[in-house]
Amino acid sequence: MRRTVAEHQQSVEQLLRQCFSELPASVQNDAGTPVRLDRAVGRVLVADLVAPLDLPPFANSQMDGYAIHTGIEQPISVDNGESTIYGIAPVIAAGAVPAPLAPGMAAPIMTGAPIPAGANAVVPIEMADPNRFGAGDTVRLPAAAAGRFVRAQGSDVQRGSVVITAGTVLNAAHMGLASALGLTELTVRRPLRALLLTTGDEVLTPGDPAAAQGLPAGMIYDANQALLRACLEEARIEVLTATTVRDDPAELLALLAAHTRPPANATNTTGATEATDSTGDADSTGDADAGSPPACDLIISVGGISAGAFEVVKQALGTAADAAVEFVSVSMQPGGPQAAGTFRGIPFLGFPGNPVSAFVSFEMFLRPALTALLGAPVPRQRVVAVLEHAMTSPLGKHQVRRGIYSGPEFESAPSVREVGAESSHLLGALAQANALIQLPAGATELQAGAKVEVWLL
Ligand SMILES: Nc1nc2c(c(=O)[nH]1)N[C@H]1C(S)=C(S)[C@@H](COP(=O)(O)OP(=O)(O)OC[C@H]3O[C@@H](n4cnc5c(N)ncnc54)[C@H](O)[C@@H]3O)O[C@H]1N2
Ligand code: MOO
Repeated sequence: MRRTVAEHQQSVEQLLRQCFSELPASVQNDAGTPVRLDRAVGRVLVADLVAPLDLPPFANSQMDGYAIHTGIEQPISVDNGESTIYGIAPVIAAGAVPAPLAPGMAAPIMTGAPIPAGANAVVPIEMADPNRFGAGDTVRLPAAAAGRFVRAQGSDVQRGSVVITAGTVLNAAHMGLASALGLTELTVRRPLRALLLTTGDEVLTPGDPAAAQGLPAGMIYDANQALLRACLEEARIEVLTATTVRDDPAELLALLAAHTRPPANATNTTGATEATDSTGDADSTGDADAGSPPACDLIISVGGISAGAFEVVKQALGTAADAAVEFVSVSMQPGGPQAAGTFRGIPFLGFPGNPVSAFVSFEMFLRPALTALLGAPVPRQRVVAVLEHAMTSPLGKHQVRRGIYSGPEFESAPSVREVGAESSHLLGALAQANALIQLPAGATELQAGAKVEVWLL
Protein backbone atom coordinates (compact mmCIF):
# COMPACT_ATOMS: atom_id res chain seq x y z
CA MET A 1 0.00 0.00 0.00
CA ARG A 2 1.26 3.49 -0.91
CA ARG A 3 0.53 6.50 1.25
CA THR A 4 1.31 10.17 1.34
CA VAL A 5 3.05 11.62 4.39
CA ALA A 6 -0.21 13.25 5.53
CA GLU A 7 -2.11 9.98 5.15
CA HIS A 8 0.40 8.06 7.24
CA GLN A 9 0.51 10.83 9.85
CA GLN A 10 -3.28 10.61 10.18
CA SER A 11 -3.19 6.85 10.23
CA VAL A 12 -0.58 6.75 13.05
CA GLU A 13 -2.49 9.33 15.08
CA GLN A 14 -5.73 7.41 14.59
CA LEU A 15 -4.06 4.14 15.58
CA LEU A 16 -2.70 5.62 18.79
CA ARG A 17 -5.96 7.43 19.55
CA GLN A 18 -7.92 4.24 19.28
CA CYS A 19 -5.49 2.06 21.21
CA PHE A 20 -4.98 4.60 23.98
CA SER A 21 -8.69 5.18 24.45
CA GLU A 22 -9.29 1.45 24.66
CA LEU A 23 -6.80 0.94 27.44
CA PRO A 24 -8.61 0.14 30.70
CA ALA A 25 -6.99 3.08 32.44
CA SER A 26 -6.87 5.23 29.38
CA VAL A 27 -3.70 7.17 28.86
CA GLN A 28 -5.82 10.08 27.71
CA ASN A 29 -8.27 9.95 30.64
CA ASP A 30 -5.56 9.40 33.21
CA ALA A 31 -6.46 11.15 36.47
CA GLY A 32 -2.81 11.83 37.02
CA THR A 33 -0.21 11.12 39.64
CA PRO A 34 1.43 13.61 42.01
CA VAL A 35 5.16 13.89 41.42
CA ARG A 36 7.76 15.96 43.18
CA LEU A 37 8.65 19.18 41.44
CA ASP A 38 12.14 17.94 40.62
CA ARG A 39 10.56 15.11 38.62
CA ALA A 40 7.89 17.13 36.89
CA VAL A 41 9.75 18.99 34.13
CA GLY A 42 8.63 17.78 30.70
CA ARG A 43 5.56 16.02 32.13
CA VAL A 44 2.01 17.06 31.28
CA LEU A 45 -0.15 18.74 33.91
CA VAL A 46 -3.43 16.89 34.30
CA ALA A 47 -5.72 19.60 35.70
CA ASP A 48 -5.68 23.40 35.80
CA LEU A 49 -3.44 24.64 38.59
CA VAL A 50 -5.19 27.27 40.73
CA ALA A 51 -3.03 29.63 42.78
CA PRO A 52 -3.49 28.96 46.50
CA LEU A 53 -2.07 32.38 47.37
CA ASP A 54 -1.22 35.76 45.95
CA LEU A 55 2.18 36.48 44.47
CA PRO A 56 3.75 38.51 45.88
CA PRO A 57 2.02 37.32 49.05
CA PHE A 58 2.45 40.83 50.58
CA ALA A 59 3.44 44.26 49.29
CA ASN A 60 7.22 44.49 49.27
CA SER A 61 10.05 46.70 48.16
CA GLN A 62 11.52 46.44 44.68
CA MET A 63 14.67 48.33 45.72
CA ASP A 64 17.08 48.79 48.56
CA GLY A 65 16.12 52.28 49.75
CA TYR A 66 13.74 54.15 52.00
CA ALA A 67 10.05 53.40 52.52
CA ILE A 68 8.09 56.63 52.81
CA HIS A 69 4.58 57.94 52.57
CA THR A 70 4.22 60.39 49.74
CA GLY A 71 1.48 62.91 49.38
CA ILE A 72 1.00 63.91 52.99
CA GLU A 73 2.58 66.90 54.60
CA GLN A 74 5.85 65.90 56.13
CA PRO A 75 6.38 67.37 59.60
CA ILE A 76 10.17 67.80 59.45
CA SER A 77 10.61 69.94 56.33
CA VAL A 78 9.84 70.17 52.67
CA ASP A 79 12.48 72.53 51.41
CA ASN A 80 11.55 73.07 47.77
CA GLY A 81 8.76 70.71 46.79
CA GLU A 82 11.24 68.42 45.10
CA SER A 83 12.89 66.93 48.13
CA THR A 84 11.96 66.29 51.73
CA ILE A 85 13.95 65.65 54.86
CA TYR A 86 12.78 62.66 56.90
CA GLY A 87 13.64 61.19 60.24
CA ILE A 88 14.99 57.64 60.02
CA ALA A 89 12.90 54.72 61.29
CA PRO A 90 14.28 51.25 62.21
CA VAL A 91 15.71 49.21 59.35
CA ILE A 92 13.38 46.69 57.63
CA ALA A 93 15.19 43.59 56.36
CA ALA A 94 13.68 41.00 54.02
CA GLY A 95 11.78 38.51 56.17
CA ALA A 96 11.00 41.10 58.89
CA VAL A 97 7.54 42.09 60.13
CA PRO A 98 7.85 45.88 60.20
CA ALA A 99 6.25 48.29 62.64
CA PRO A 100 3.94 50.90 61.07
CA LEU A 101 5.75 53.91 59.67
CA ALA A 102 5.18 57.12 61.58
CA PRO A 103 4.49 60.34 59.62
CA GLY A 104 7.66 62.21 58.70
CA MET A 105 9.79 59.09 58.95
CA ALA A 106 11.59 57.09 56.25
CA ALA A 107 12.40 53.44 56.94
CA PRO A 108 15.55 51.93 55.43
CA ILE A 109 14.13 48.97 53.55
CA MET A 110 15.77 46.12 51.64
CA THR A 111 14.62 44.56 48.38
CA GLY A 112 11.87 42.03 49.10
CA ALA A 113 11.15 43.36 52.61
CA PRO A 114 7.49 44.05 53.50
CA ILE A 115 6.29 47.62 53.01
CA PRO A 116 5.31 48.88 56.46
CA ALA A 117 1.79 50.08 57.11
CA GLY A 118 1.76 53.81 56.56
CA ALA A 119 4.23 53.72 53.63
CA ASN A 120 3.26 53.81 49.97
CA ALA A 121 6.49 54.29 48.03
CA VAL A 122 10.18 53.43 48.06
CA VAL A 123 13.03 55.73 47.08
CA PRO A 124 16.21 53.86 46.02
CA ILE A 125 19.26 54.46 48.21
CA GLU A 126 21.16 55.94 45.22
CA MET A 127 18.68 58.86 45.20
CA ALA A 128 19.00 59.58 48.92
CA ASP A 129 21.23 62.13 50.57
CA PRO A 130 23.29 60.69 52.17
CA ASN A 131 23.23 57.82 49.66
CA ARG A 132 24.27 55.07 52.05
CA PHE A 133 22.53 53.50 54.99
CA GLY A 134 23.51 54.39 58.59
CA ALA A 135 25.13 57.73 57.74
CA GLY A 136 22.99 60.12 59.79
CA ASP A 137 19.81 60.75 61.76
CA THR A 138 17.89 62.28 58.87
CA VAL A 139 17.77 61.74 55.13
CA ARG A 140 16.79 63.98 52.21
CA LEU A 141 14.74 62.19 49.57
CA PRO A 142 13.35 63.39 46.23
CA ALA A 143 9.60 63.33 45.64
CA ALA A 144 8.22 59.94 44.58
CA ALA A 145 4.91 58.93 43.10
CA ALA A 146 2.68 56.76 45.25
CA GLY A 147 3.34 53.10 44.49
CA ARG A 148 6.83 53.74 43.09
CA PHE A 149 9.09 50.68 43.60
CA VAL A 150 6.35 48.91 45.57
CA ARG A 151 5.50 45.38 44.37
CA ALA A 152 1.83 45.17 45.29
CA GLN A 153 0.34 42.02 46.80
CA GLY A 154 -1.08 39.84 44.01
CA SER A 155 0.44 42.01 41.27
CA ASP A 156 2.04 38.92 39.71
CA VAL A 157 -0.46 36.15 40.46
CA GLN A 158 -3.85 36.43 42.12
CA ARG A 159 -5.04 33.79 44.53
CA GLY A 160 -7.76 31.66 42.91
CA SER A 161 -6.60 32.33 39.35
CA VAL A 162 -5.55 29.55 36.96
CA VAL A 163 -1.79 29.84 36.60
CA ILE A 164 -1.01 26.72 34.54
CA THR A 165 -3.66 25.16 32.34
CA ALA A 166 -4.32 21.44 32.05
CA GLY A 167 -2.30 19.82 29.27
CA THR A 168 0.68 22.13 29.66
CA VAL A 169 4.10 20.56 29.22
CA LEU A 170 5.85 21.66 32.37
CA ASN A 171 9.06 23.64 32.10
CA ALA A 172 11.53 25.33 34.43
CA ALA A 173 9.42 28.47 34.88
CA HIS A 174 6.45 26.31 35.92
CA MET A 175 8.64 24.68 38.57
CA GLY A 176 9.65 28.07 39.92
CA LEU A 177 6.04 29.25 39.95
CA ALA A 178 4.72 26.11 41.66
CA SER A 179 7.40 26.35 44.31
CA ALA A 180 6.74 30.06 44.86
CA LEU A 181 3.12 29.09 45.44
CA GLY A 182 4.23 26.71 48.18
CA LEU A 183 3.59 23.49 46.27
CA THR A 184 5.81 20.44 46.64
CA GLU A 185 4.14 18.31 43.96
CA LEU A 186 2.28 18.64 40.70
CA THR A 187 -0.20 16.13 39.33
CA VAL A 188 0.95 14.89 35.96
CA ARG A 189 0.00 12.26 33.45
CA ARG A 190 1.76 8.98 33.81
CA PRO A 191 4.38 8.55 31.10
CA LEU A 192 3.80 6.19 28.25
CA ARG A 193 5.90 3.06 28.45
CA ALA A 194 7.54 1.74 25.33
CA LEU A 195 9.21 -1.45 24.24
CA LEU A 196 12.01 -0.62 21.81
CA LEU A 197 13.27 -3.37 19.54
CA THR A 198 16.15 -2.86 17.18
CA THR A 199 16.93 -5.63 14.76
CA GLY A 200 19.69 -7.16 12.72
CA ASP A 201 22.26 -9.96 12.87
CA GLU A 202 24.89 -7.43 11.85
CA VAL A 203 24.29 -5.12 14.81
CA LEU A 204 26.50 -5.20 17.93
CA THR A 205 25.90 -3.09 21.00
CA PRO A 206 29.01 -1.08 21.92
CA GLY A 207 30.77 -2.95 24.71
CA ASP A 208 29.61 -6.35 23.45
CA PRO A 209 32.35 -8.92 24.21
CA ALA A 210 32.14 -10.01 20.55
CA ALA A 211 33.85 -6.72 19.72
CA ALA A 212 36.56 -7.07 22.36
CA GLN A 213 39.24 -7.35 19.66
CA GLY A 214 37.63 -4.66 17.51
CA LEU A 215 34.58 -4.66 15.31
CA PRO A 216 34.30 -8.09 13.62
CA ALA A 217 34.17 -8.16 9.80
CA GLY A 218 30.73 -7.38 8.42
CA MET A 219 29.38 -6.16 11.74
CA ILE A 220 28.37 -2.62 12.73
CA TYR A 221 27.78 -1.01 16.08
CA ASP A 222 24.21 -0.18 16.99
CA ALA A 223 23.05 3.35 16.35
CA ASN A 224 19.29 2.95 16.40
CA GLN A 225 18.77 1.76 19.94
CA ALA A 226 20.71 4.68 21.36
CA LEU A 227 19.10 7.09 18.88
CA LEU A 228 15.48 6.02 19.38
CA ARG A 229 15.86 5.63 23.12
CA ALA A 230 17.01 9.23 23.26
CA CYS A 231 14.12 10.36 21.02
CA LEU A 232 11.60 8.54 23.21
CA GLU A 233 13.08 9.68 26.49
CA GLU A 234 13.31 13.25 25.29
CA ALA A 235 9.59 12.94 24.55
CA ARG A 236 9.21 11.70 28.16
CA ILE A 237 8.33 8.17 27.12
CA GLU A 238 9.70 5.63 29.50
CA VAL A 239 11.64 2.92 27.67
CA LEU A 240 10.78 -0.23 29.61
CA THR A 241 13.05 -2.45 27.60
CA ALA A 242 15.35 -1.78 24.69
CA THR A 243 16.96 -4.74 23.05
CA THR A 244 18.45 -5.91 19.79
CA VAL A 245 16.72 -8.90 18.21
CA ARG A 246 18.46 -11.28 15.84
CA ASP A 247 16.98 -11.76 12.38
CA ASP A 248 14.88 -14.60 13.73
CA PRO A 249 11.08 -14.15 13.59
CA ALA A 250 10.50 -16.74 16.35
CA GLU A 251 12.88 -14.86 18.66
CA LEU A 252 11.10 -11.58 17.92
CA LEU A 253 7.66 -13.08 18.61
CA ALA A 254 8.90 -14.64 21.85
CA LEU A 255 10.25 -11.29 22.95
CA LEU A 256 7.01 -9.52 22.16
CA ALA A 257 5.05 -12.19 24.00
CA ALA A 258 7.31 -11.87 27.02
CA HIS A 259 6.73 -8.13 27.22
CA THR A 260 3.00 -8.06 26.65
CA ARG A 261 0.01 -9.94 27.89
CA PRO A 262 -2.66 -11.67 25.90
CA PRO A 263 -5.64 -9.36 25.31
CA ALA A 264 -7.86 -11.35 27.73
CA ASN A 265 -5.77 -10.12 30.68
CA ALA A 266 -5.49 -6.61 29.37
CA THR A 267 -7.63 -5.13 32.19
CA ASN A 268 -4.66 -5.50 34.51
CA THR A 269 -2.07 -4.13 32.21
CA THR A 270 -2.40 -0.41 32.56
CA GLY A 271 -3.22 2.35 34.95
CA ALA A 272 -0.25 1.69 37.15
CA THR A 273 0.34 4.49 39.58
CA GLU A 274 3.73 6.01 40.12
CA ALA A 275 5.29 4.13 42.95
CA THR A 276 7.40 5.76 45.60
CA ASP A 277 10.84 4.26 45.54
CA SER A 278 13.14 3.73 48.48
CA THR A 279 14.52 7.26 48.19
CA GLY A 280 11.05 8.67 48.58
CA ASP A 281 10.96 9.76 44.96
CA ALA A 282 7.73 9.39 43.13
CA ASP A 283 8.76 7.58 40.00
CA SER A 284 7.25 5.64 37.20
CA THR A 285 8.46 2.23 38.19
CA GLY A 286 5.20 0.82 39.42
CA ASP A 287 3.04 -1.76 37.79
CA ALA A 288 -0.41 -2.72 38.90
CA ASP A 289 0.16 -6.40 38.49
CA ALA A 290 3.34 -7.45 40.28
CA GLY A 291 4.86 -10.64 38.95
CA SER A 292 3.56 -10.07 35.42
CA PRO A 293 5.67 -8.64 32.67
CA PRO A 294 5.51 -4.85 32.74
CA ALA A 295 2.75 -3.48 30.59
CA CYS A 296 3.82 -1.36 27.68
CA ASP A 297 1.66 1.18 25.90
CA LEU A 298 3.62 1.27 22.70
CA ILE A 299 5.97 -0.99 20.74
CA ILE A 300 8.56 0.47 18.40
CA SER A 301 10.71 -1.67 16.17
CA VAL A 302 13.51 -0.47 13.95
CA GLY A 303 14.65 -2.29 10.80
CA GLY A 304 13.52 -5.49 9.15
CA ILE A 305 10.57 -4.12 7.18
CA SER A 306 11.68 -3.63 3.58
CA ALA A 307 12.21 -6.00 0.67
CA GLY A 308 15.11 -8.24 1.72
CA ALA A 309 15.30 -11.96 2.38
CA PHE A 310 15.70 -11.47 6.15
CA GLU A 311 13.08 -8.92 7.15
CA VAL A 312 12.48 -10.10 10.67
CA VAL A 313 9.69 -7.70 11.61
CA LYS A 314 7.80 -8.28 8.40
CA GLN A 315 8.20 -12.04 8.63
CA ALA A 316 7.21 -12.23 12.28
CA LEU A 317 4.33 -9.79 12.34
CA GLY A 318 2.99 -10.19 8.82
CA THR A 319 1.27 -13.41 9.82
CA ALA A 320 1.32 -13.73 13.64
CA ALA A 321 -2.07 -14.44 15.21
CA ASP A 322 -1.62 -11.74 17.88
CA ALA A 323 -0.60 -9.10 15.35
CA ALA A 324 -2.51 -6.86 12.95
CA VAL A 325 0.25 -4.89 11.28
CA GLU A 326 0.25 -3.24 7.85
CA PHE A 327 3.46 -2.79 5.90
CA VAL A 328 3.17 0.33 3.80
CA SER A 329 5.26 2.50 1.56
CA VAL A 330 5.07 6.21 2.33
CA SER A 331 6.03 8.65 -0.44
CA MET A 332 8.75 10.05 1.74
CA GLN A 333 12.49 9.80 1.84
CA PRO A 334 14.06 8.89 4.17
CA GLY A 335 11.50 6.79 5.97
CA GLY A 336 9.66 5.28 3.00
CA PRO A 337 9.04 1.78 4.39
CA GLN A 338 6.76 1.88 7.43
CA ALA A 339 4.83 -0.62 9.51
CA ALA A 340 1.87 0.22 11.71
CA GLY A 341 -0.75 -1.75 13.58
CA THR A 342 -1.16 -3.61 16.84
CA PHE A 343 0.34 -6.52 18.72
CA ARG A 344 -2.06 -7.88 21.33
CA GLY A 345 -3.95 -4.62 21.11
CA ILE A 346 -0.84 -2.51 21.80
CA PRO A 347 0.03 0.03 19.11
CA PHE A 348 3.00 -1.14 17.07
CA LEU A 349 5.10 1.08 14.83
CA GLY A 350 7.89 -0.35 12.71
CA PHE A 351 10.42 2.18 11.50
CA PRO A 352 12.99 1.48 8.76
CA GLY A 353 16.47 0.47 9.84
CA ASN A 354 18.67 3.16 8.36
CA PRO A 355 19.40 5.45 11.32
CA VAL A 356 18.34 8.68 9.62
CA SER A 357 15.17 6.96 8.39
CA ALA A 358 14.35 5.85 11.92
CA PHE A 359 14.93 9.33 13.31
CA VAL A 360 12.89 11.02 10.59
CA SER A 361 10.08 8.48 11.12
CA PHE A 362 9.94 9.38 14.79
CA GLU A 363 9.88 13.11 13.99
CA MET A 364 7.33 12.89 11.20
CA PHE A 365 4.92 10.32 12.60
CA LEU A 366 5.24 9.39 16.25
CA ARG A 367 6.22 12.71 17.80
CA PRO A 368 3.39 14.75 16.20
CA ALA A 369 0.84 12.06 17.08
CA LEU A 370 1.92 12.08 20.73
CA THR A 371 1.73 15.85 20.83
CA ALA A 372 -1.74 15.81 19.31
CA LEU A 373 -3.05 13.13 21.65
CA LEU A 374 -1.29 13.84 24.91
CA GLY A 375 -0.07 17.41 24.68
CA ALA A 376 3.55 16.33 25.02
CA PRO A 377 6.21 16.51 23.76
CA VAL A 378 6.09 20.16 22.73
CA PRO A 379 5.77 20.39 18.93
CA ARG A 380 8.79 21.16 16.81
CA GLN A 381 8.89 24.80 15.86
CA ARG A 382 8.08 25.15 12.15
CA VAL A 383 9.49 28.18 10.38
CA VAL A 384 9.99 29.42 6.85
CA ALA A 385 13.61 29.90 5.79
CA VAL A 386 15.42 30.90 2.64
CA LEU A 387 17.52 28.21 0.95
CA GLU A 388 21.19 29.18 0.84
CA HIS A 389 21.74 27.03 -2.27
CA ALA A 390 19.80 25.25 -4.98
CA MET A 391 18.37 21.80 -4.20
CA THR A 392 16.74 19.06 -6.20
CA SER A 393 14.34 16.41 -4.98
CA PRO A 394 12.77 13.40 -6.72
CA LEU A 395 9.28 13.86 -8.15
CA GLY A 396 6.51 12.37 -6.05
CA LYS A 397 8.54 11.99 -2.84
CA HIS A 398 8.41 14.23 0.16
CA GLN A 399 12.03 14.61 1.16
CA VAL A 400 13.16 15.43 4.66
CA ARG A 401 16.71 16.73 4.32
CA ARG A 402 18.95 17.59 7.21
CA GLY A 403 19.94 21.22 7.49
CA ILE A 404 21.74 23.91 9.40
CA TYR A 405 19.38 26.76 10.13
CA SER A 406 20.57 30.29 10.79
CA GLY A 407 18.04 32.49 12.50
CA PRO A 408 17.29 36.05 11.44
CA GLU A 409 20.07 38.47 12.30
CA PHE A 410 19.48 42.20 12.07
CA GLU A 411 17.94 42.69 8.60
CA SER A 412 18.77 39.24 7.20
CA ALA A 413 16.06 36.61 6.72
CA PRO A 414 16.31 33.19 8.39
CA SER A 415 18.14 30.79 6.11
CA VAL A 416 19.00 27.13 5.88
CA ARG A 417 21.60 25.03 4.13
CA GLU A 418 21.77 21.30 3.69
CA VAL A 419 24.22 19.23 5.68
CA GLY A 420 25.20 15.90 4.15
CA ALA A 421 22.98 14.59 1.38
CA GLU A 422 19.75 12.68 0.94
CA SER A 423 21.00 9.18 1.88
CA SER A 424 19.61 7.76 5.07
CA HIS A 425 22.83 6.25 6.42
CA LEU A 426 24.40 9.72 6.91
CA LEU A 427 24.38 9.78 10.68
CA GLY A 428 27.40 12.09 10.91
CA ALA A 429 25.51 14.79 9.02
CA LEU A 430 22.40 14.25 11.15
CA ALA A 431 24.52 14.91 14.19
CA GLN A 432 25.53 18.29 12.73
CA ALA A 433 21.99 19.27 11.77
CA ASN A 434 19.76 21.56 13.78
CA ALA A 435 16.84 21.44 11.38
CA LEU A 436 14.82 19.25 9.03
CA ILE A 437 14.20 20.80 5.60
CA GLN A 438 10.79 19.75 4.27
CA LEU A 439 10.72 19.41 0.49
CA PRO A 440 7.16 18.51 -0.52
CA ALA A 441 6.43 15.83 -3.10
CA GLY A 442 5.96 18.35 -5.93
CA ALA A 443 9.13 20.37 -5.30
CA THR A 444 11.72 18.97 -7.70
CA GLU A 445 13.94 22.00 -8.40
CA LEU A 446 14.50 24.71 -5.84
CA GLN A 447 16.67 27.72 -6.54
CA ALA A 448 18.89 29.42 -3.99
CA GLY A 449 16.65 31.95 -2.26
CA ALA A 450 13.55 29.76 -2.44
CA LYS A 451 11.47 29.64 0.71
CA VAL A 452 11.19 26.26 2.41
CA GLU A 453 9.53 24.93 5.53
CA VAL A 454 12.01 24.00 8.23
CA TRP A 455 11.42 22.11 11.49
CA LEU A 456 13.83 23.19 14.18
CA LEU A 457 15.38 20.32 16.11
N1 LIG B 1 14.95 -3.67 -2.80
C1 LIG B 1 14.71 -2.71 -1.90
N2 LIG B 1 15.62 -2.50 -0.95
C2 LIG B 1 15.40 -1.55 -0.06
C3 LIG B 1 14.24 -0.76 -0.12
C4 LIG B 1 13.29 -1.03 -1.13
O1 LIG B 1 12.26 -0.39 -1.22
N3 LIG B 1 13.56 -2.03 -1.98
N4 LIG B 1 14.09 0.26 0.77
C5 LIG B 1 15.31 0.84 1.25
C6 LIG B 1 15.03 1.81 2.26
S1 LIG B 1 14.42 3.28 1.72
C7 LIG B 1 15.31 1.60 3.55
S2 LIG B 1 15.11 2.86 4.67
C8 LIG B 1 15.78 0.34 4.07
C9 LIG B 1 14.87 -0.12 5.20
O2 LIG B 1 15.17 -1.41 5.49
P1 LIG B 1 14.75 -2.15 6.79
O3 LIG B 1 13.79 -1.39 7.57
O4 LIG B 1 14.39 -3.51 6.41
O5 LIG B 1 16.08 -2.09 7.63
P2 LIG B 1 17.32 -3.07 7.62
O6 LIG B 1 17.44 -3.69 6.27
O7 LIG B 1 17.21 -3.94 8.78
O8 LIG B 1 18.48 -2.03 7.81
C10 LIG B 1 18.70 -1.00 6.90
C11 LIG B 1 20.09 -0.43 7.12
O9 LIG B 1 20.18 0.07 8.42
C12 LIG B 1 21.23 -0.55 9.15
N5 LIG B 1 20.82 -0.74 10.53
C13 LIG B 1 19.83 -1.54 10.96
N6 LIG B 1 19.76 -1.52 12.29
C14 LIG B 1 20.71 -0.70 12.71
C15 LIG B 1 21.14 -0.29 13.99
N7 LIG B 1 20.55 -0.70 15.12
N8 LIG B 1 22.16 0.59 14.07
C16 LIG B 1 22.78 1.02 12.94
N9 LIG B 1 22.42 0.66 11.70
C17 LIG B 1 21.40 -0.20 11.58
C18 LIG B 1 21.41 -1.86 8.45
O10 LIG B 1 22.67 -2.42 8.68
C19 LIG B 1 21.16 -1.49 7.00
O11 LIG B 1 22.30 -0.91 6.45
O12 LIG B 1 15.77 -0.66 3.07
C20 LIG B 1 16.27 -0.19 1.80
N10 LIG B 1 16.34 -1.33 0.92
O1 MOO C 1 13.41 5.70 2.73
MO1 MOO C 1 14.83 4.83 3.30
O2 MOO C 1 14.01 5.26 4.72
O3 MOO C 1 15.59 6.18 2.52
O4 MOO C 1 16.40 5.28 3.57
